[in-house]
Amino acid sequence: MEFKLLPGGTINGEARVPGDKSMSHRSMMLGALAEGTTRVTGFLEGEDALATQSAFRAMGVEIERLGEGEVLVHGVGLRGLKAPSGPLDLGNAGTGMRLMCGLMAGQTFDTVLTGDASLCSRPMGRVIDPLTLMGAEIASEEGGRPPLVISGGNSLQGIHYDLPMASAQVKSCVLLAGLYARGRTSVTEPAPTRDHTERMLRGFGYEVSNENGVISLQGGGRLKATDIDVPADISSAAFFLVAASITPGSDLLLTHVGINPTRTGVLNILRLMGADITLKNEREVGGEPVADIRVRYAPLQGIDIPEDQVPLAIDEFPVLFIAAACAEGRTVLRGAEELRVKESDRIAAMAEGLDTLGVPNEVLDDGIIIDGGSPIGGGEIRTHMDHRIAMAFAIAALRAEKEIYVLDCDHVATSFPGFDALARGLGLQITVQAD
Ligand SMILES: O=C(O)C1=C[C@@H](OP(=O)(O)O)[C@@H](O)[C@H](O)C1
Ligand SMILES: C=C(OP(=O)(O)O)C(=O)O
Repeated sequence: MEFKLLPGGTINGEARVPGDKSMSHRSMMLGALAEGTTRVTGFLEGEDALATQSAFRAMGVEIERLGEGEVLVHGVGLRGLKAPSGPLDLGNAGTGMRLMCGLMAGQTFDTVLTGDASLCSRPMGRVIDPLTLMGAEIASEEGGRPPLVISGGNSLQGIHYDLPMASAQVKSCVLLAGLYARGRTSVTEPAPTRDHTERMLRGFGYEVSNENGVISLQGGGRLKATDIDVPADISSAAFFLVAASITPGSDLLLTHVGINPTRTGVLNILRLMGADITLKNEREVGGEPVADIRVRYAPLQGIDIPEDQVPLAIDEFPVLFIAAACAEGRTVLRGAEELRVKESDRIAAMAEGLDTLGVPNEVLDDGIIIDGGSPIGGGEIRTHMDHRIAMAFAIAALRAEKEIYVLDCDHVATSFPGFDALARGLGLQITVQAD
């Protein structure tokens, strides 16, 4: 399917975007491995998290859907999974595959992890390396690409691992393997990354320490079932934070959004650009901070994005590039080479689309320079089958002078089912058509 967008519009109203994808994956994983029944509300019924859910069903875990986003997971305990009868297909999800690698390395049976064409082109050496040090045996395709064959029956040994890149997926993979390892498993990261794994493990009664940046846990414990309320995903909210910020006359309230400080780079960066964002009703829900976010139009200025914000906004850069295109002056992003190994090479894919719209930009190895403030045109945008590229260019239409056609939008359903209807309700002139 493709999105057709008419130029212009304003963004007004109130909305709750779907549940956090990172937490939804983790709620299925820890719920399945806990003792007792975990009730999850606000679960993201997007393809990525549903693929993780199916993987656990394939390993004998009973998971009941009670209603929209409401799920009961009947945990089987850390040693209770059964060998699946075939490969586990994790769809489009890097998070699903990398975290499952850590868990599957600790099982007594062999597993094959696979996914779609995008996932099968993404590097898994970053998780194979530390898991191999722990005693796991993992075979991959050339260049550490999936499908991965993980041999069961290896006893894992706790290690200390200094992460070579700021990656919550690698950190989580090592810590989850550590649940099955002898002794302590610890990691340090070059910069803080999202800490949902650590928080959720604690919520399941598992001790995880963080002493001066050394995050560690002791293997051989137990997870105790709990209730999890998944807040709205700030990565999905980001599209509308930018939409309202760039469109004169906009005033929007996004409710129940997760504002974990390891995820709020998008708020910090937009505020540095001059955005008018206020947090209301700040509260803590199940160990995660949550707030309602009000955003009103404000003229934006280009900035040098502070590098310490990069891991805290890593998934929000596609739409932040649209904010930069609408800002006065130059925005410079550096230190963001990780963007090249997401569902697409997001630096190259965004630069291609910005070129189509006539937005001056220069690609760097580890980032991009965008000169904002000139007119934004229209045209056909290729998404490279990347959900965030598709949604980012849909938002650009608010300030475009001509129609924008975003081709290949099916992957939007991986993280944001119902994006087009919600966007239309808030004022985006978007229609969906078959391609
Ligand atoms: O741990 C997670 O849930 C995620 C970590 C990030 O990936 P990296 O660890 O590769 O940075 C992020 O891009 C992804 O969308 C979700
Ligand atoms: C990078 C992303 O997800 P994943 O790595 O789980 O595919 C994303 O959702 O932007």
